[in-house]
Amino acid sequence: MSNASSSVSEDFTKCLPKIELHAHLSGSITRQCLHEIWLCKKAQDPSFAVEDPWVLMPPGKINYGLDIFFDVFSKSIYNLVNDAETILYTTKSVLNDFRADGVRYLELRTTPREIRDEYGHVLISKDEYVNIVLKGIREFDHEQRKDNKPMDTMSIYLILSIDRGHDTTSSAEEVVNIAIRHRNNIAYPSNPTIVGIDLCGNPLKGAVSIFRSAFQRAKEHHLGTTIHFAETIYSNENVSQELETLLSFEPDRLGHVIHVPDEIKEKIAAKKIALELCMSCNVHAKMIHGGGFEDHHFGYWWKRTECAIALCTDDVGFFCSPVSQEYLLASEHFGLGREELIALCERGVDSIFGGEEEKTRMRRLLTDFSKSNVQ
Ligand SMILES: CNc1ncnc2c1ncn2[C@@H]1O[C@H](COP(=O)(O)O)[C@@H](O)[C@H]1O
Repeated sequence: MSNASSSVSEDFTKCLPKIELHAHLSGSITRQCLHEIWLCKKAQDPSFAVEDPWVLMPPGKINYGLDIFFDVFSKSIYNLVNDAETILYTTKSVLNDFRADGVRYLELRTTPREIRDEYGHVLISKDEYVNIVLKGIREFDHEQRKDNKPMDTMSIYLILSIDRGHDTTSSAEEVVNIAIRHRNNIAYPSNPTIVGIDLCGNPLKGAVSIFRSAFQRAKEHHLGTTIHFAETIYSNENVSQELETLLSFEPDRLGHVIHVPDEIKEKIAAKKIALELCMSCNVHAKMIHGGGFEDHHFGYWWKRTECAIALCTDDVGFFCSPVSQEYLLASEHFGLGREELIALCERGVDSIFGGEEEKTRMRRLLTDFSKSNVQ
């Protein structure tokens, strides 16, 4: 451990006012929270047939390969988080966890999900799903502001995800339309809560070119755009071709950026596209070459490019590493000291979708923090 990184403690990274830009709502729910929901549903209805989420997500397990990872959502989480009350409850629980970890600016993302009963009748439409999540954000925000401690307040925005494994051209356009319709239905009168569109889902599935029109429309309506990029070396299209297609959507940010051919790395670096990097997720899901934290491509992008980098959790419910821990890992494995961690965070602020006021607020929080925490 270098001298610089030895002065970085858990306490320091927890108190550091952090941004989180890449967190999937359903994947951020703790397994404790999911288990409690299961207990509650089982107590209300002993014939409730859904399996305890601890079977697929036992306490302590963090090694989810992508082959099983996506199934856990459909086999477990989505069978539990499938009514308005539970969506509301889990949204607030996730927000509470991020705030308690010292996140002061959050862009949470979720895929608008239609929920049907066993006969196929729609219980909650995609639009209603988004409404419930927004209600959770509003109620949480109202509660946190009662504390009247602006320094401890977490600004919250929402990104809507398009799922490459399930969405079609028209359902992806519908996601963008939902974002446009809802963006003024919000907790912050002067700022839209829905600030962006994401492309996520199983990287082995879907031909990404079908989403061009959705991203074009999102840009026309001044929504930020971010894309899960080069998560795997396997693809049903030629990899470079797929990555070129995704870059041609002109995304503002890219998530993961793991298996990137050199010529595409150069393009990303030249355009200084902002990056959302998820170290624990990539290591525990065995998505990177080598396999240890020191092999993570954070080192490459941080040392060799001027891209803004946000350290993110992706799915803290699976990988159990909060944002503060991601900063600690960057310090431990790449030798970043206090000033460098603050600078990293400051650079990430340039890429947020929440607007100039939010950037100014985060920069002020970081400057104040720096004054009292760096000699
Ligand atoms: C390696 N990490 C990842 N790569 C790609 N897509 C991911 C992901 N982690 C999560 N998702 C996407 O987000 C959904 C869960 O949250 P929401 O139901 O939207 O809140 C998953 O179903 C998956 O499509």
